[in-house]
Amino acid sequence: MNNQPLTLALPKGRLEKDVQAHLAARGINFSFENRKLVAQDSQGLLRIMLVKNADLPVYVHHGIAGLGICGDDVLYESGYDFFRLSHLPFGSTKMCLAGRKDDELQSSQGGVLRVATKFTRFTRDYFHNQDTAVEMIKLNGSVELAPVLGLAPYIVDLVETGSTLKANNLAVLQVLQEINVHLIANPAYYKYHYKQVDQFVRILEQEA
Ligand SMILES: Nc1ncnc2c1ncn2[C@@H]1O[C@H](COP(=O)(O)OP(=O)(O)OP(=O)(O)O)[C@@H](O)[C@H]1O
Ligand SMILES: O=P(O)(O)OC[C@H]1O[C@H](OP(=O)(O)OP(=O)(O)O)[C@H](O)[C@@H]1O
Repeated sequence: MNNQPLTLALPKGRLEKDVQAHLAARGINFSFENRKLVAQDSQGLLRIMLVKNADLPVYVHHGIAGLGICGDDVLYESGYDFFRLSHLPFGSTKMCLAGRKDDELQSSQGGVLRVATKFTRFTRDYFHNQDTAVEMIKLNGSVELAPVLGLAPYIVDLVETGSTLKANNLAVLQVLQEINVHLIANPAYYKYHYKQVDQFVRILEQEA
């Protein structure tokens, strides 16, 4: 590729190492040195920006990065529209309604389900579509504490292995949606760079 490098936003946190390993297995190597947040790969294919997971859609929406790697959970919460170009083979989870292990799912006396969650847009829309009234308490993490400490009987959260629920005597009451990790693109960026982006997608999807 003789063009300018593609711009890719990469989320800090649990996806970072998986993406780095996935790309390295396909010959694309990079590292962030001395706490730098922008890196270039050794072949000059990518300019990579390391951003906070929840901020990633903001960078791609505004075209600061043309591409990003992100889970459906964060994409949905952002409310922005992107092209989902490729589903990556790691980071899959399930968005679940969970509560105390032996609890039946019950609304309060007013018929309202009280739910603590980080994912307020998803939770509001999901229960709205089910015609279920829901009262949400927004938390930013350690959501499993809510039923344990009595803040709310139910939570909506991501479940991967189920070990956090189990350790807190909680259980999945309903699986609401499968959540996958994708390569996303800003639609306008894709329109102008589709040949180069499609070539990158082919590299991403190669067998290692
Ligand atoms: N066990 C898991 N728990 C949460 N997210 C997971 C899990 N496994 C994979 N993911 C995916 O990885 C993405 C990044 O997760 P990570 O924990 O790094 O972000 P975060 O929870 O937003 O981080 P922060 O701790 O900065 O709030 C999630 O948005 C989700 O799509
Ligand atoms: O099913 P598991 O494999 O146990 O994974 C799910 C847990 O991991 C995530 O939390 P995270 O570790 O990101 O911490 P947080 O509560 O601060 O978001 C998620 O919110 C669950 O708590």
